Amino acid sequence: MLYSLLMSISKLQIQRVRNISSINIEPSPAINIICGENGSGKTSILESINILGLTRSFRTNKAHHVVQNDQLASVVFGFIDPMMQGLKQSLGVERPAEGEARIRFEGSDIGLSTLAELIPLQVINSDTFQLLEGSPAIRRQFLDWGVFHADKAFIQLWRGFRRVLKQRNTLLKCGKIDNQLRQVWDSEFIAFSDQLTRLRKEYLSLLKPEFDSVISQLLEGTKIELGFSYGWDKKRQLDEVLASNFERDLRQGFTGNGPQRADLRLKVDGHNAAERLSRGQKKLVVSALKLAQGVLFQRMNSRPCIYLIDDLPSELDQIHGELFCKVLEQSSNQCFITCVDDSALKTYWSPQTEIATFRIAEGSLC
Ligand SMILES: Nc1ncnc2c1ncn2[C@@H]1O[C@H](COP(=O)(O)OP(=O)(O)OP(=O)(O)O)[C@@H](O)[C@H]1O
Repeated sequence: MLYSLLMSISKLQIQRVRNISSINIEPSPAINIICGENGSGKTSILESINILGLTRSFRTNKAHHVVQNDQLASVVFGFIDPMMQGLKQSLGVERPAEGEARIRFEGSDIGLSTLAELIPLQVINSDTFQLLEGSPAIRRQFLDWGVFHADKAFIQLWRGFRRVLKQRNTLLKCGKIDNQLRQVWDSEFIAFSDQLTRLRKEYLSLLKPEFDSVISQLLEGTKIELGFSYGWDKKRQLDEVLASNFERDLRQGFTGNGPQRADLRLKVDGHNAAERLSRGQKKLVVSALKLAQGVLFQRMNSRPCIYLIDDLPSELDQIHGELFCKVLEQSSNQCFITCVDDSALKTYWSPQTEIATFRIAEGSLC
């Protein structure tokens, strides 16, 4: 694997993130292992990369928790090569404890959606279990990450749909909608719904074979079915569903059917996977979803993702830990992996894989 040709973060500077005052890292384009004791700052490094890619933490919505105590702002800076042209382009994110983040790319301010395209991030941590155990909103978010990166039309469609849904719900809530006005709003609602649902279905039909392939490597012999629920009974037309549920929507004050209720269904032997699988099996299934998304992203965009994997060894026995690492190293993703003790983990890779190990203690490299 010619990692040097692949998109990656080639330099990383982290300032004032949690217990990290200042750290400079030159990561490997392939596998980066970050190890240290509990509370040493491992996850804070992953969190910093997440800030670089999305301006926010994956642990909290409140920036003041991330910004180091008594400081005004965190800063994360890196060199990246988003279009894989062999360049080192500068990207910096300043995340103040209060207020908006500032994003600078090659000396110019850029917006959040441009940033999200520059660094396609995938996080695998204890929250990833929510893909199986959590609410449909989490699975929709997962699905829509893929659709966002697969189709440029998605973001406008999604914004348009949110606007119409909000308007319809406001009218329902204050009861200012009769059957005639409903039909006017529903025609726009249905037009957005059809297009959104078509994009989600198309994306899922591409994701399924990739997921099957990854899961067959990680959990041999376990057949996991991935299904899609539109957000309404797919045997019926949405206009008919909206019309027949209008009285109920009026009573509840919101729209009960539509793409805002879509969901992914994961089943094993015909049963809900969340109810049947062990903790370790769940970790492999949710990781397979994220890894499959990375494979598909790379196929569609000719560039890999960056994976942030918090505490890879937890829940996995040695055999499955090794299998997981094999899948990771076969991909051309840049991976940042944390663990408390790397003695087992460091034996899982083939000698050709470029591995960088960083040891951290009390917020500093050692
Ligand atoms: N705003 C803050 N300012 C300073 N220190 C903070 C702040 N928020 C958290 N901390 C400290 O920073 C450290 C963050 O550790 P982090 O969560 O990155 O640890 P970790 O190495 O991933 O640990 P574990 O193995 O337990 O998951 C902790 O010691 C925590 O108490």
